[in-house]
Amino acid sequence: MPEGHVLEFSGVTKRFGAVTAVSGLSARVEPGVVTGFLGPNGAGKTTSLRILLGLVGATSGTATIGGVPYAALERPLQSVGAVLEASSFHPGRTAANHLKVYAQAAGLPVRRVEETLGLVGLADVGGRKVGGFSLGMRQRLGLAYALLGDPGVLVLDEPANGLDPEGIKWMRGFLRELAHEGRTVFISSHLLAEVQQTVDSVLIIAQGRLVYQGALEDLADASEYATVVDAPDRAALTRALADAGIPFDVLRSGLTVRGADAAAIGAVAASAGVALSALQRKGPALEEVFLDLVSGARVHATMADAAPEAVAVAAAPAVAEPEPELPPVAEPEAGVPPVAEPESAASAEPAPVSTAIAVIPAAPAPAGPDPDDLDPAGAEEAAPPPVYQVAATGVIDIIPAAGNPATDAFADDRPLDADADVEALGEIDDELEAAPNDRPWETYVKTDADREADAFFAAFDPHAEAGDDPRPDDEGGAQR
Ligand SMILES: Nc1ncnc2c1ncn2[C@@H]1O[C@H](COP(=O)(O)OP(=O)(O)OP(=O)(O)O)[C@@H](O)[C@H]1O
Repeated sequence: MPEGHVLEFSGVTKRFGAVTAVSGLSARVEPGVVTGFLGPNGAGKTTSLRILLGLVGATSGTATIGGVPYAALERPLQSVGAVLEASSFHPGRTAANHLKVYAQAAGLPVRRVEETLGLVGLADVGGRKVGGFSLGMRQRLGLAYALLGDPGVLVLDEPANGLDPEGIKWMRGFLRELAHEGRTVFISSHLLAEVQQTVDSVLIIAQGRLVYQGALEDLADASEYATVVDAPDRAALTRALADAGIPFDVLRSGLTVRGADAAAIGAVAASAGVALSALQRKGPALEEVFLDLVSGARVHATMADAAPEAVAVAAAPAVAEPEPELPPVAEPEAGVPPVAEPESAASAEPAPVSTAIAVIPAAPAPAGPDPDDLDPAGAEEAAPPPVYQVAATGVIDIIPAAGNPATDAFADDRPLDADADVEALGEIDDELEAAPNDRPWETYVKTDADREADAFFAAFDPHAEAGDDPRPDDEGGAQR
């Protein structure tokens, strides 16, 4: 079973020119539980995750996975599965083809493609082009991608976005199961309600600052809660509580008890033989507490040290100044999409990690994937190490490298002749094409994110029209 790792942010600050996206973030994310990373839009969640994943450098502080920065991980895809943007899949490629390319690039066995598609409930549509997928299906595909390397750590940005209630329920159970296996599961959301039943623990940030870290049930102070209890024989109930030394107030609607929870009160009543007519916990809804924390109207007792600053920040929101235009980090290769990560260069702070990341094992020979795990064909190829590029949309893309069969396949979108598995999935695609009543994706209305993704991919794929009609595989042809 893959081992979870502690994720640790230590004093992480990230400034984009005048905007401080993350400010002194220190937090730990433990394995074996699902941890939510909550905050309103613009709070700094994605930036923190990007720093954790080595996609952008921190202005100061460190973020580590199992004690090391992402860039130092020997097998990144087998250690950490991450999805930052579910919509950024090439619309003209099949789900299986996407996964196949990533699997080959990471030296993972091809069987993982079908396995992960099955795990996320996409087994039947693996041969379909992603352009026809609903947002929920894309979320599932993102999860399949994250799971390819069977990693011990999962980092998912807004995984519930676009899922219908059934999908959210499925995702909830799935993520909890992964955590119970001992993995570290870290998911962001701007809605507490969306993840409330999924997460065990939360980090809440507002305007780049941590405003709470801990268990969900400790979000509100215990003192804010009261239990209203009543019984047909109220005199017997008051005697039982008094005998147990539990103080209470008598109201018209019953007795209000503070300082003892409902279970303890119920136990006292039961042992005194008092039948209850009401037993109810009353207090602020978690959503209310969450909103108070992120607006600065409330400071959690555990964050008392940071209180004055946190409140000041909440009261005076930062004004985002336009980021200065920067020269490109590297000359983009022909056909490779430009990387849009407007970083501030005008500082003496450590330079951010380049947006093009070569994921190279630290020690070449022993650091490769397990021989047992390897696709033998892939293992024999003396292919150059995969080079990833971070797209404007947040997805990690593979930069085509001459002679690298994996990246060449991605560039061409040709059927992967060498791979019988993917051809088999291609046949499924044909069957689906022939089933005119089974095409719900044709009614899918693209979101702005979809259109951005389409435009992004179109920049290096002249055949990938932003149109809604997915082309059959064999029309993909050579792209360049
Ligand atoms: N590359 C960038 N250049 C300039 N400013 C940026 C950049 N990335 C993020 N920011 C700014 O940093 C702040 C935090 O953004 P971030 O995307 O991390 O927030 P978030 O909590 O993920 O929000 P959302 O839920 O809307 O994605 C915002 O003010 C944002 O405009």
